[in-house]
Amino acid sequence: MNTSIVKIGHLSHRYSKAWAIRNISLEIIQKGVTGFLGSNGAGKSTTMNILCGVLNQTEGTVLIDGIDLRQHPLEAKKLIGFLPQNAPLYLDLTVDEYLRHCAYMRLIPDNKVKAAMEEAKERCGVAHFSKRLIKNLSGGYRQRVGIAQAIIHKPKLVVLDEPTNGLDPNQIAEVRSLIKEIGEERSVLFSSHILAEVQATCDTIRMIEQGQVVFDGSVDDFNNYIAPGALVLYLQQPPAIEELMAIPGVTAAKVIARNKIRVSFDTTPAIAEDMIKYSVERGWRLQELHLERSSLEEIFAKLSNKKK
Ligand SMILES: Nc1ncnc2c1ncn2[C@@H]1O[C@H](COP(=O)(O)OP(=O)(O)OP(=O)(O)O)[C@@H](O)[C@H]1O
Repeated sequence: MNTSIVKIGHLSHRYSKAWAIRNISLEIIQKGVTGFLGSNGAGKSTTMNILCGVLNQTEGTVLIDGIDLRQHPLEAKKLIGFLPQNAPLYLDLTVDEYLRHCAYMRLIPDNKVKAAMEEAKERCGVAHFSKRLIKNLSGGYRQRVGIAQAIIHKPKLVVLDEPTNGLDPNQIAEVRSLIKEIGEERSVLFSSHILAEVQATCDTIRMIEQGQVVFDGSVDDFNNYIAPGALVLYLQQPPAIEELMAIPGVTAAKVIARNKIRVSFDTTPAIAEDMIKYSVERGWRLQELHLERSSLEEIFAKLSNKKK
């Protein structure tokens, strides 16, 4: 059974006067990658900082694997690995020195520290840089070291705040596949502004805007959030536009290329079926038909506007 590793209930936080997040309730499953989306200032970092026990919430509860984070912070934090937005790296330490320090901070017993370090380094692909000063690593490798410190104690939940920010496309791809790998055996929550990244990496998406949840579902649900409103038909014997316009449910029809017509429709569910039927009956010789879906950016914009 895939129960929740995180249960957030009616979480609110106020920095001074203004509320940064307001009445957020959500759950995160035990395994897999959850993307945390939202515009700048939506409240992602605030939520993640509270979730990792770095910030105390003004109101609401956070349960990590059933443990109340506020009441039992030590027990709950043992289950969490966190890479904040600015990776907490000591640039003048070598990778080994830094990870050893992190292992002690995580209370890993002395006789298990070496093995824990080796496993985290191996996992994150930094073993060959063990003796290198962190300040001499590229951005992508520094981020990997940041992720290594977040998994060194084998937490059930790994929280990564914009882990690919500032990386080049190759580094982004590498960090993404690392996140996916980690998600195979534990729960990963990561925030990002990059929609394609969230779509490619995550199993589920939570989106917040102006401190409130505006989407909570699977990547497929996200992609289908806006119901398609147009069909593109490729017809060898296309009819006159007027003939298409006369079909019940069709609101517009436009030639977009030779033999290619975009047909807009209202909420008629069987429009694709109808088109196939008419094509056969009237000899339009349908070659291809596809629904025009909204882009991720359009979906993001629509969800963002939910709170405006
Ligand atoms: N220390 C702070 N003091 C006062 N206000 C803050 C503080 N930190 C964040 N805020 C405000 O809280 C709101 C939520 O900020 P938060 O950093 O959580 O958003 P975010 O979604 O992580 O944004 P970004 O994607 O830009 O990092 C914003 O209006 C921000 O200005």
